[in-house]
Amino acid sequence: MRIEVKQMSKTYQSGIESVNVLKDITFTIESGSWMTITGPSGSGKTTFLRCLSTIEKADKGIVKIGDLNGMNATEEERSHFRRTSLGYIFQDFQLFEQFDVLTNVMIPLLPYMPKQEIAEKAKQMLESVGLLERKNFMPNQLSGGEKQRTAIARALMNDPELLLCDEPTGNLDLENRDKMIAILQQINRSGVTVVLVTHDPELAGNGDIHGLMRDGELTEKSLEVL
Ligand SMILES: Nc1ncnc2c1ncn2[C@@H]1O[C@H](COP(=O)(O)OP(=O)(O)OP(=O)(O)O)[C@@H](O)[C@H]1O
Repeated sequence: MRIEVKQMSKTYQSGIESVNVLKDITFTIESGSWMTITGPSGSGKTTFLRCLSTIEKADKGIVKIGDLNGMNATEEERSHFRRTSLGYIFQDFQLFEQFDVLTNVMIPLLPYMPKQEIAEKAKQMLESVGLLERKNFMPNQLSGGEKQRTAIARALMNDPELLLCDEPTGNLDLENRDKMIAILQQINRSGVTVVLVTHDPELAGNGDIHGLMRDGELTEKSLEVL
């Protein structure tokens, strides 16, 4: 899925104060490529991902995500895009503590497909991230790396064309981080466009394009300066 962003800006209103979080961002991410974004805390990285996800809407600019016009699309079109084409791995996993691993992975598709079919697919996804044997565990019985892999399995349930990842290796030990990187590389090789935000220097070395977010401005940088 190709992404084209031109002069994208976003301002949050907080009481009487307005914060210009994204400033005139212009970027193209070709279909099947991988963009890694680094930058200081609070610089706007998560907000950028949220705008690409269509969860959030930019105030100004052109935002094309595949065939979707992110600025003009209706809420129905945006939610259809999220359901059919988008995988999003959140910074804090966002697992449902009251449900086991298998159910957590099944949740996004539950309203749309027969339950048995979803369960089969969820098991395949768990197998692909090496977690099938944990399918009946509750989230509080999982390690950080296992929670994160559950979140990946869930994000892949709808065979997304675009995968957005917010700090996917945050708080992982080296072994789990390497597993995570290998899984993301495999997903990207299968043709999925990846946009990833990270503070992890090892992970930041991956990708075709490297963006640096500073104070709401996104610029491309070469790997040598990483
Ligand atoms: N809903 C909101 N209302 C007001 N301000 C917000 C909102 N969401 C984010 N911000 C502000 O926007 C700025 C950018 O936040 P964002 O989460 O995009 O940064 P980030 O680069 O992802 O940071 P981190 O690396 O710490 O996750 C911050 O100053 C934050 O306080």
